[in-house]
Amino acid sequence: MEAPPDNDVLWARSLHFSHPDGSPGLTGVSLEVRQGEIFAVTGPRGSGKTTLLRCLSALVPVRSGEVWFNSAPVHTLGPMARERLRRDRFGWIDPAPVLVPELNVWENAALPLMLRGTGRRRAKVAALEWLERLDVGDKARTRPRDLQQAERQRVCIARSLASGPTILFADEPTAPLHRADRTQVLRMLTSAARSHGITVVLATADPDTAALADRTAALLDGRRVRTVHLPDAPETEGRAAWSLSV
Ligand SMILES: Nc1ncnc2c1ncn2[C@@H]1O[C@H](COP(=O)(O)OP(=O)(O)OP(=O)(O)O)[C@@H](O)[C@H]1O
Repeated sequence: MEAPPDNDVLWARSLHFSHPDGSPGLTGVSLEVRQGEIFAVTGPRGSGKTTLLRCLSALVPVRSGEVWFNSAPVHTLGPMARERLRRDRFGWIDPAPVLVPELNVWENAALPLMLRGTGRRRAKVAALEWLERLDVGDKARTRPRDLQQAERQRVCIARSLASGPTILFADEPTAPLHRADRTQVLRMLTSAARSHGITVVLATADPDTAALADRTAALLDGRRVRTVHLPDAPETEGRAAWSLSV
């Protein structure tokens, strides 16, 4: 087992993954993500983007293949070590906002830092800074149930950045936002990541989102393909609207 090159923060070789019902999720996917870049995983619905992000971020173990984070062989780690890695080094944004209903907005945004042992006061300062940048600073004392869906997602994005992850995995992060908000929030996310040296691995079926990335990897049916041509209009989404070259 040989460690990947130094400038790759994430390195995956021949990943195979099967879903619990036995259906194939990934078939022989390899990729390299460089330190500090915005890397987009693209492909139509059901192509395996979420599954790939889950494997790369150590949320689920791969059936075979290798995933390296810097010089750590993630594919050899047990459940506890994978959980620690995710808590300490990785951030995650889901397509739908998930917040703790009993906590207010700033407490939600500060939670990953506090779970890592950061004091409440410092965690609050970091959370408030990112909430301001995401234009939800005025909601800091509000409970999630009193926010609009788009505001909840902004809180989730602030939470993911406040903890200063080495890699931020973002699965369709602007899906719940209004179309007009998407570009602004995405630009904010990518420029914040760049200015803080955070590597972003982004799953998206949206060509405008993919265009913000430094590099992309295209998936189809759980395999890497050379290119997929993303549909221009949302109503054309789906397998029929895609063309590919393998
Ligand atoms: N837990 C599961 N059990 C069985 N099949 C699953 C499971 N999760 C996902 N799949 C299937 O695996 C394939 C890939 O799903 P995945 O969510 O990774 O794709 P995706 O590209 O992220 O799609 P989307 O854009 O719709 O989220 C799909 O056909 C999906 O139905």
